[in-house]
Amino acid sequence: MIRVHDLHKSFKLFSKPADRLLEAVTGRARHTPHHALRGISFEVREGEVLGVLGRNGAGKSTLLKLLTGVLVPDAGEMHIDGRVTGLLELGTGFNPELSGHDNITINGLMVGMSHAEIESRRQAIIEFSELGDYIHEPLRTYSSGMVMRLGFAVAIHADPSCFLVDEALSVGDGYFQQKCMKRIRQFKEAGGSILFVSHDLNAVKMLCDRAMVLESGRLTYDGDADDAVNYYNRIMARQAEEEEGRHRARQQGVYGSGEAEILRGEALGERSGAPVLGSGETLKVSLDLLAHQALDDLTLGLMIRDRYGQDIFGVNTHQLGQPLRLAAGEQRRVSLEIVADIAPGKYTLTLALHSSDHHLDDCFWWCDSYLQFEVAGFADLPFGGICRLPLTIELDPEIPQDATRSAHAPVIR
Ligand SMILES: Nc1ncnc2c1ncn2[C@@H]1O[C@H](COP(=O)(O)OP(=O)(O)OP(=O)(O)O)[C@@H](O)[C@H]1O
Repeated sequence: MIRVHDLHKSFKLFSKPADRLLEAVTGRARHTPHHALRGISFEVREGEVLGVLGRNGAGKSTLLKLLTGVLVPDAGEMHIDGRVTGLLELGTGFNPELSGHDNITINGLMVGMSHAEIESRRQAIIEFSELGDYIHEPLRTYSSGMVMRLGFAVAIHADPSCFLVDEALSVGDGYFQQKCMKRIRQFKEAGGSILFVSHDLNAVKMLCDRAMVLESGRLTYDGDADDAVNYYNRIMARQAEEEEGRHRARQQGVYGSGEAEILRGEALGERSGAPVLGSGETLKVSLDLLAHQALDDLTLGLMIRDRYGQDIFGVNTHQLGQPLRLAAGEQRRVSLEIVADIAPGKYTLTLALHSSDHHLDDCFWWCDSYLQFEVAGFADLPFGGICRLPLTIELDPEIPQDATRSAHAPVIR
């Protein structure tokens, strides 16, 4: 159980290093305070995973450092039952000159283990980290993934009641990340509390019971993980719009002969109302088209691509038997609904306006990655692979005794 009430933390920012010294000597303030956390209150119950979302600099790592005692709060209360350990910023609590073996001792003591506890768990830590003979080499020779392996192994073997996971987990390779996630789930099932800081929205949806959103050091959302992800995405979308100017951003990569164009568009989940939706949820795409001259045979085409640029699904109105017809100067809204039965991940939507079935004769307008959306978690039953194919499964009535062995079944002698 973690209970945090009205937590504040600020840092002193000095415009030049000498000001720090001058302030210490003269006692006159020469810094400007930077409020990293402002009045944060929340609880994490036993067996609960709380996700923490926020943009870079929102205060997530500061919060975790306060909980582990790496930093001291300016004000507020923290109540933690039992030991807190976790995977913080890479290398926290390690000495690069010492071997992995000796760093287990240092790090173990730092997270509150006794010498006896460290000795009894050392072998298990080494085995979990899978560092082999590297355990006797100095830490400075390790890759970031190897440091992360050791950090995670010590933290999870320290018998914590609360486990904190920062982005550091993401430097591990896929295999080790999965191994860590499995261990985290076991920890949760055994009643442990977890704070999970991640920019991986899918992981937050899959793992967390609840999530909170930090904005410039303030807690602006605390609730259901799916809703928190949607809220966070709306903030991100708003900020992206303000910072870049949506229109300008979209015009990049546009080409075509210009007889027609897409003026505006959005792709939102039917339930989420945001460009993040669960797999199986309907993606509603709405596009405003403008024809600069009369077009009798206008085709709207789309292609969904995954983050590797792989084509996932493409179709056009001609193939669907619904060619469009627009008068000169006419503006029309086209709405599409696609059941997003595709795997969790980030996708782009490339759009085109052309004539007939393809864009090779007349391409009026084309924009790569005009819209983006993310599939996070499953709105329905989960599946593996890149997409869900329609499938039915039926259990036949009992098979007669003499037909139970197939003609192709291997004969075991
Ligand atoms: N030691 C420090 N001295 C001065 N400012 C700091 C210090 N540590 C953090 N900050 C500032 O406090 C704010 C919160 O930082 P923090 O690292 O907690 O953000 P974050 O949400 O974890 O970001 P990210 O997603 O980039 O890891 C930032 O503005 C950061 O620059």
